[in-house]
Amino acid sequence: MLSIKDLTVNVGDKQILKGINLEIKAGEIHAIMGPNGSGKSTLSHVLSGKAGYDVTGGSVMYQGKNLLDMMPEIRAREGVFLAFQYPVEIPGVSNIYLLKAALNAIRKYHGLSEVDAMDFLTLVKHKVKLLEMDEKFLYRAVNEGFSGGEKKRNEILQMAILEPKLCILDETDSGLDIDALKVVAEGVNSLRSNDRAFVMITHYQRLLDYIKPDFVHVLAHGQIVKSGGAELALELEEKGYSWVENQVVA
Ligand SMILES: Nc1ncnc2c1ncn2[C@@H]1O[C@H](COP(=O)(O)OP(=O)(O)OP(=O)(O)O)[C@@H](O)[C@H]1O
Repeated sequence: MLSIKDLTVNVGDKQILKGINLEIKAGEIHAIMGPNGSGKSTLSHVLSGKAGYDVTGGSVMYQGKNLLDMMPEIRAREGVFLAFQYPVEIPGVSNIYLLKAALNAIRKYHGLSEVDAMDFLTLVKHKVKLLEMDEKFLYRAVNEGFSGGEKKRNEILQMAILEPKLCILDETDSGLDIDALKVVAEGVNSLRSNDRAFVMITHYQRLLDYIKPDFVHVLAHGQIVKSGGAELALELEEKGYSWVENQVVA
């Protein structure tokens, strides 16, 4: 589904990603861990097409197409979804309006007609219930005045409605209390499928207690310095990052 080869990325004059290689197949969950400032968010932003990141080398193929050639909105319509570390507030635009517009944009891109208003309402209410959100959040402006945890839950709601193929979760667990973490994890687990892949950026093993990754990668100094299975996250929790991070000289 996603093949990243020797990806190098600069922000201004500074090289942030120094040759990332990652192969992600449909059905897999990959966790990316690593110390602060190692380049995790940079990687997720580059995949989503955020401006300000200069790809200086390497390639990113998504479902056989060059992802880096696609405009951010095309990436979204092709099924790439980024749940932001800091979800943006959109004053004046209701949550339900945004969800419907986003879903219809994807449907139109794939040659489908607009979703029926009643069907959409049924779908959205079902997902809201699943994520244990109050329906009133649907009618509030997107993320405006939402608590940190409510914003993260709202990101998962968007994901549940849009049903992307590649879901990138950037520190979705930060700011969540333990109950919210479980709800969010259940939301993610309910979306697990053989034709969908997840990249989860996280600092803590805690999230991985609820969402079992197939692979764990450690990003340090802009490179993946170690990869392993779910047990690697436990080892990191116990030993910290220094024992792996020094395997590559910055
Ligand atoms: N717009 C920018 N201008 C200057 N430096 C930047 C910019 N964006 C990222 N960087 C730098 O790139 C490095 C990697 O940042 P990034 O946010 O990707 O790290 P991270 O691994 O996600 O960190 P954290 O765990 O703290 O969220 C940092 O040193 C950061 O200061």
